[in-house]
Amino acid sequence: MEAKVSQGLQLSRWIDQEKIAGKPSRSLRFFQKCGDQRLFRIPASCHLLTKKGRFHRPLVLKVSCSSENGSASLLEPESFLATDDESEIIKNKSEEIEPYLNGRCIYLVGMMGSGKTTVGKVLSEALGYSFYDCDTLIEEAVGGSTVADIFKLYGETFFRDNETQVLQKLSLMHSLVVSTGGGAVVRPMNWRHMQKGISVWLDVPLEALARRITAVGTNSRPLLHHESGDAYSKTMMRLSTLFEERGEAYANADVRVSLENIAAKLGFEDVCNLTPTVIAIEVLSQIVNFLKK
Ligand SMILES: Nc1ncnc2c1ncn2[C@@H]1O[C@H](COP(=O)(O)OP(=O)(O)OP(=O)(O)O)[C@@H](O)[C@H]1O
Ligand SMILES: O=C(O)C1=C[C@@H](O)[C@@H](O)[C@H](O)C1
Repeated sequence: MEAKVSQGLQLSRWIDQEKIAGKPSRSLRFFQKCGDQRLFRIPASCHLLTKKGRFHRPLVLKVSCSSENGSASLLEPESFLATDDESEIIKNKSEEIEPYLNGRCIYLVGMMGSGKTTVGKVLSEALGYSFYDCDTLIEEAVGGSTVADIFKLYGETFFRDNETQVLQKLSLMHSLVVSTGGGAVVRPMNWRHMQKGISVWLDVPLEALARRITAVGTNSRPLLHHESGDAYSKTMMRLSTLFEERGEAYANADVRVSLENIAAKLGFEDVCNLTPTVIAIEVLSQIVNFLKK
């Protein structure tokens, strides 16, 4: 099954913290038996605590469908939109970081599907930076072929050479957020280019990556692509192998943003409840801490 059930409900009401005070996990749970006898768990996003006080998040109900293969769980696109509170916080964080960052580029590194593109766009907008996706630049450099075709027609080494060239060009520029390819971290030369700016590792649990990637399919990701078999398990297996090879390389980044840590801090059980804006806010906070050292 290439794409699994993923369904979301966005309720336009706000949770008041007092109404859930005393709930140990700060999350609401609803259980419901479905027609096909699978249990759907619906977590509810609640409030976030900040130095300035607390702010409320809209109640986002998301249906995750559990099955023997893991559970499909993606935020609906409308859940990617920032709330007013999130927008204010990211604006304040961006203003705080500006003098420290001083136009230095931000390079997002991480496994395929870790959200480098999605979070990168939010960051670039908040900072007034330009956004570049290395994969897209490589595709353009190779005359519009897709990453999958470049791998098929010319091989991985050709792709990696182009990736290094693209990073080299980007390293001469300022005020960019760059979403790097998942494998850019394996070449030491690429790090030399990225060291001109700040590198940030988006560390996302493999099972969450497998769920995201399974939901959209593996056609555009040649290193994960498979023709047959259970999509989730195959993707999970390949991601695990890649991560064993690359885990240490990702850890070279200046800053590590762990979605598990953010979820634990905010009282969410599932990292899939974290919106790109919440993740981007954490990225900025961690960069400020790094630059203030
Ligand atoms: N915070 C999030 N919550 C849920 N889904 C997300 C989140 N961020 C990204 N996604 C989804 O995960 C998938 C991969 O995201 P994205 O393309 O941003 O990752 P990437 O790191 O740039 O991937 P790649 O390196 O493979 O290009 C997309 O379908 C995107 O919508
Ligand atoms: O993890 C990887 O090696 C890759 C990730 C993608 O972003 C692309 O750069 C390409 O599919 C290779």
